Amino acid sequence: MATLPSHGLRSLTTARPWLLNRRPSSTFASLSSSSMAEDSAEAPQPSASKPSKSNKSYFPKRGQTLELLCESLAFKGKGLCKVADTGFVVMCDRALPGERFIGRVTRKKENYAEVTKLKTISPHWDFVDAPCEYSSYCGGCKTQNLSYEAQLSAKEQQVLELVTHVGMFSSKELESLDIMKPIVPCDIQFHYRNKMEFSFGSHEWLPTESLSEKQDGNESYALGLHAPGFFDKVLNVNKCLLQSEPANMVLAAIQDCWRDPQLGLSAYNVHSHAGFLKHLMLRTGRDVKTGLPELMVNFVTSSYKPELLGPLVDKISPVPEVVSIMNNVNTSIGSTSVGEEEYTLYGKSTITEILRGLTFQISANSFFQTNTRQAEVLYKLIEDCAGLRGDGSEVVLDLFCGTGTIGLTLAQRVRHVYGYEVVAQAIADARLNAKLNGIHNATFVQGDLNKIDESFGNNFPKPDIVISDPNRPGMHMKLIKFLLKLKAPRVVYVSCNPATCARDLDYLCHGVIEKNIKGGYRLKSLQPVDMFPHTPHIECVCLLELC
Ligand SMILES: C[S@@+](CC[C@H](N)C(=O)[O-])C[C@H]1O[C@@H](n2cnc3c(N)ncnc32)[C@H](O)[C@@H]1O
Repeated sequence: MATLPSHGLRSLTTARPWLLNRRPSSTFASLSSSSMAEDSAEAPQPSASKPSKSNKSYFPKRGQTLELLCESLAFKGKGLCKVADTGFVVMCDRALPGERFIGRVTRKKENYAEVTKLKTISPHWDFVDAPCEYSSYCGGCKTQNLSYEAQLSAKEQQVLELVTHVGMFSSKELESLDIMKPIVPCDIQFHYRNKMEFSFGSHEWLPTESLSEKQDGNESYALGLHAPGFFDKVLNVNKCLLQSEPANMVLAAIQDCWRDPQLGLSAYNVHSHAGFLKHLMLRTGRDVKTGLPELMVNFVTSSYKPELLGPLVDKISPVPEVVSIMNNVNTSIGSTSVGEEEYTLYGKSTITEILRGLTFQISANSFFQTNTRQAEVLYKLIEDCAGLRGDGSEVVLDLFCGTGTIGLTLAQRVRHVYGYEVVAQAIADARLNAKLNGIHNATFVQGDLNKIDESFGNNFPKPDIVISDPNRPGMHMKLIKFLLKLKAPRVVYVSCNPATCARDLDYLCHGVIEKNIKGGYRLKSLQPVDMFPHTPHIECVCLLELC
């Protein structure tokens, strides 16, 4: 038997009143398991409750203003609101539970509408002052002025809604069998991100109330985060409370000088494709010997002109934590930060980080969990779910292994780890990380898990434990079918998208009737984890056991 996860952390909702007192109708009521496409692993989309008799004919017009009450947070952290007397559902970014406000309809969907908030009439229940000056319009944090406890309970409720309405598990079984665990909070709510990517913009985006401050020339260049939903609008940011203090020192030093016309630097324009500076990526790791922070600064530029970056390098290299300054050159017109060529401008080309006692080497473009501190907690939960015997006899299959971090942290206690991942560079990093930590019982293979065929599984022995950690679209039907045929005794499903997680749990446990596929697993535990406070993101660790 696998050990059920324990984390020894505070339980926020001991009584979980929402488990007993749930609303009868739900935003997720019409999310059906059939929303899974055979050929693409798409996320189930939000859709509003079916209009009741009284609201059947009601549909607001685009541009119409409405008085609304936000009931809860739903998909992507949007506020789920109802139009008074009609029950009609609208979704609104940055509307918070209990808030009464005036909104304008911006978009009509099949059976709900999207609105923009114009004016708050009365604030939400758990209002706190947001410490960040950009919080009301930055695309990064959306719920900074909702108390952290309220953020956690909203996330927990969202997972429960999805697992009941998409996953088709009854709230009764989730409760009576103690399947659904209380969300694990993040013990630090700021400065938790080890990686931030800022964009350079040729025109600073300003919220409507600040438009009078509009400037011209280099003064209008911006370096910061994108306005919500816009790839071409950059909000200038001098400090981000989610990243480390040394990273903020570097950001401030760059902001201090990069617009100086004498430096001849220009921001890349995503429309005209002219300009030099595209992105600034700041990654914080740790010196393995001293445990002190070490910083990588990565300039992504549209061409290779190191002489132009020289003054910036001179300005930031004296910051004691800066150990690496890189230049990724990306000549494509896309907005990706991965360059076709990479140059080291100062110091070393990688930084290090320690996770569950192992050392990981991180290059500018390698994937690494972005909240290191909470990744320790997450990986401990995964290990607890894996329920390893520890006698070195078991085989682990690590699907969507990235740079191999999960598998490698388990490798010392098992016979062999087999990791699969689509990104070739991540596989190279995984092999390097294995070597760096003296691990010889891990094999990492590059491959697309959406395109597996009958031969998948021929190259590794039947695993005792499968870890599956897909990105947001979840698992492809081909992989679901493979797992149901493989019949590994235990599957640990790690998810960063509770909607696709709920769908895949449904498939693995209940099968897919319309495709004549029988389920084969029992959900033993579902543990939400908050990796990213103030954002809508929710991580879940689920343990499934073969029936
Ligand atoms: C959420 S990350 C998990 C990474 C890793 N397990 C960790 O904890 O660091 C998901 C990984 O799945 C990989 N991936 C996405 N689609 C894939 C596919 N079709 N086949 C294989 N790997 C894929 C991504 O490149 C990414 O590394």
